[in-house]
Amino acid sequence: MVEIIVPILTPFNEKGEIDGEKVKTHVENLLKKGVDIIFVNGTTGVGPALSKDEKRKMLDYVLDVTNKVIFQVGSLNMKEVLELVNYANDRDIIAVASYPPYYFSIPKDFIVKYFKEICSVSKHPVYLYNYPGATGKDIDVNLAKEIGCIKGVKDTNPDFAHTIRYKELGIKTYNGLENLAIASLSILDGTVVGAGNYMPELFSQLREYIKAGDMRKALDLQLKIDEIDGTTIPYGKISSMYYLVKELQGYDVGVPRPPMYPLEENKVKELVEKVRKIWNK
Ligand SMILES: O=C(O)C(=O)C[C@H](O)[C@H](O)CO
Repeated sequence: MVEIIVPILTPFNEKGEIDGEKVKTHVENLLKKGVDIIFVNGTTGVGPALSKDEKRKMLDYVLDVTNKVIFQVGSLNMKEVLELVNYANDRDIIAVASYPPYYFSIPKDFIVKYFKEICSVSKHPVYLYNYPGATGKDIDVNLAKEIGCIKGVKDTNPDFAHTIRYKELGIKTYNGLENLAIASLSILDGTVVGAGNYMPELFSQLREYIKAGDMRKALDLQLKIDEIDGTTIPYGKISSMYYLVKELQGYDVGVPRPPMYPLEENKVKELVEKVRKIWNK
C-alpha cells in the first residue's frame, strides 16, 4: 500500500527541552489516524536545529511507540553524522536518511563521498532527503545513481517530474510537498507531509478516495488541504503546527523553540479561526 509518512514535529517545553511523553502521545495518535511511518529530525522536526543528543532522544522516544521510523542523521559535522548512524545501527528502524551538506558551496564529488561514507557505516538502508529549496543542493537521479547506495528518496520538490525520475533506480520514492500528495499517493510509494502532524486524517481520507478511484473527491480534498496548509504560511508553518495539533487533534505538543518562535495569543486565535472555517466546510 502507498505510505503516508509524517516528519514529526519536535515537542519542546517552555525551557526548550524535548518533552518525551508528548512525543509518544503524538506518535500514538498519528498511527491511529492512518500514518504509516514517522520521519524523525526532518525539516518540520527542526532537525538542523537539534543537537546530536536531542536527535538521539527523539529517535528513542519514537521507538518507544513504533519501529516504523526513518531517522534523519544529516549534519555539517561528519563525526556527528557517523555517530548517529552507529546509534541507529543498534536499533530496529526502516532506514536512515540525510539531507546533503548545506550552506557551503562544495563540488559534487564531496556529496558523493558524504553519502558513500554514510552507506559504509550504516547497517540500515540509506535514504536521500533531497530538498534543494532549503539546502541549495539538488541531488537528482543522475547524482543519486553516481552515489550508488541510495535505497530511497524523499524529494521535497515542486518539480514532480524530477521526483518521478528516481523510480528509474527502482528505489522507494516519496515527494515531500503537501500540495503534491494526490500525485504522490497515486504514482509514487507515498507522500511525506509536515501538515500530517495536525491533519493526518485528511491524508488518510485522500488515500482512500484515490484507492476507490474517486478522483473528483480526491481533488476537492487536495484543494482543501492546500487551503489549510497555505493559511499557515504567514504565521510560520512549523510554529503554526503546534497550535493546530492542539486544536484539531485535541492534545498538547508543547511549544516551538526559537528561532521558530511561539505565536502571540491573538495570532493563534486568528490562525485557528481561519483553519476551522476551512476545516468545517
Ligand atoms: O519536514 C520534513 O522533513 C518534510 O519532508 C516535509 C516537507 O519538507 C514540508 O512538509 C514542506 O512543506
